[in-house]
Amino acid sequence: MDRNLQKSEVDELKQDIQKLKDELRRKERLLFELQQKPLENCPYNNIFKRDEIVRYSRQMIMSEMGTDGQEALKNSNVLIVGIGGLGCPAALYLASSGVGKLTLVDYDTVELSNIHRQILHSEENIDIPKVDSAYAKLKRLNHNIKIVPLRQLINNTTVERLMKSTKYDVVLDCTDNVATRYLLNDACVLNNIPLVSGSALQMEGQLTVYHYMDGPCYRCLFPVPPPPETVTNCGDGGVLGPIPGVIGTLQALEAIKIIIKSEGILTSRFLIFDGASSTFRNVKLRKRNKDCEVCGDSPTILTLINYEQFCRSSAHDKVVDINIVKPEQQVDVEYFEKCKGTSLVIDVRPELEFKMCSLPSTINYPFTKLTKNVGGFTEFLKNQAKTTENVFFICRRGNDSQRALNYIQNDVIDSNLNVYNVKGGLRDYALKIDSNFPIY
Ligand SMILES: Nc1ncnc2c1ncn2[C@@H]1O[C@H](COP(=O)(O)OP(=O)(O)OP(=O)(O)O)[C@@H](O)[C@H]1O
Repeated sequence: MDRNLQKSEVDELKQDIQKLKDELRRKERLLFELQQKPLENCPYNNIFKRDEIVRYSRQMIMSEMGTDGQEALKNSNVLIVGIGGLGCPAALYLASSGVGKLTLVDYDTVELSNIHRQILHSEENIDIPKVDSAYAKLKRLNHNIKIVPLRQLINNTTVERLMKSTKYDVVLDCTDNVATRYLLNDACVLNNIPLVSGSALQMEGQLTVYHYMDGPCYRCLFPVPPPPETVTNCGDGGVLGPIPGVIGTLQALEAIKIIIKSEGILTSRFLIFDGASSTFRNVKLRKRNKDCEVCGDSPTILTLINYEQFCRSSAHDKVVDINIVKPEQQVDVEYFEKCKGTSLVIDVRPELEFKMCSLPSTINYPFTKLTKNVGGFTEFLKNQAKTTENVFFICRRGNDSQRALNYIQNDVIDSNLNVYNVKGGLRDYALKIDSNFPIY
């Protein structure tokens, strides 16, 4: 190659490669399906094939399941949104129990930091779409069922398309963000489908079934979204792998119970699992709220709304920090790299994260500690900065460091200190300056 490629040419080539990879995976799936031996009819049963009777025998001989329950599973349609920590175990148990058609939706690809809990994905799947990795594993587990992997973001358009094309018996919300929770809730209420909702963070997990019989929906319990700054996901707060394992497994259990019309469905109740003390608690929930905007007696939400905006414009949203960081105080990682040797660098991540990996010659002053004693921090800063005028604040993605600057801005205004926020934080540093720094 005797010339430098333009960025647009590189992008085009990348897109072509992606298309070829997608096509290859589609063909591999097709080949796999064609290579499977069709099930042989059983002369002793006209609903199930011989292999199905053997495969499901341990659950079919239970009075709770029986042949009627197994047949209901065989004819059922289940949608799982999110093939991460919760979706993986849920999909495993639903596929192995003989759900007839399992639709898997996720837009993301597998990352190394996923696989400690997202048990359908393994090392060789890194960078491939989660739905493809899940499809391959589940098909090997049970090739008799239909699995539809959809690599897409669930939004108003995609969810409507999905629900128009198929009548789902149950939907599993295995995602990790509030906007998608409201979207799936409203879509399920509008299409009259029960929703099994799970969540897991750190050592705790929660589970309930929304919109089942006369039970509440998510909106009945949470008419207003929580303030965005109070919502933590696994990426920020961490999670122990078995916690989503337990909750995802219980989501599969509730879905099976709904399909086979069992007693004891987890509606109007919240199950809280505390992994630290190994205890389960049941919290009674109120019934459906008759004034609920979507499932109440006179609903005002009759079609899907703008969920991102709804979650941003919640009542609490108005208390977010006012940004007083000046544009010239926002610097990129390249500038930071040039100056860091002669400057003071304050890493505001929690102590544990700093201990996990940190840039040499940086000082750790966690953001939470700073907000509790701003005065004490500015004293510390002025003492530390006796030999330099430039102070860089850095964190994982550049958010807490910017908020730290906001906190101390007025206190350092009279000093001769120049304070900067490193945009994109250590993540950008790893991507643009030194790939040896772990992205987590
Ligand atoms: N609107 C959506 N449409 C499709 N998939 C979604 C949507 N929202 C979230 N998800 C998926 O839900 C899954 C949630 O998984 P999980 O909570 O284990 O976290 P993660 O996003 O994979 O990882 P981490 O938080 O560690 O980066 C993710 O795979 C994510 O891509």
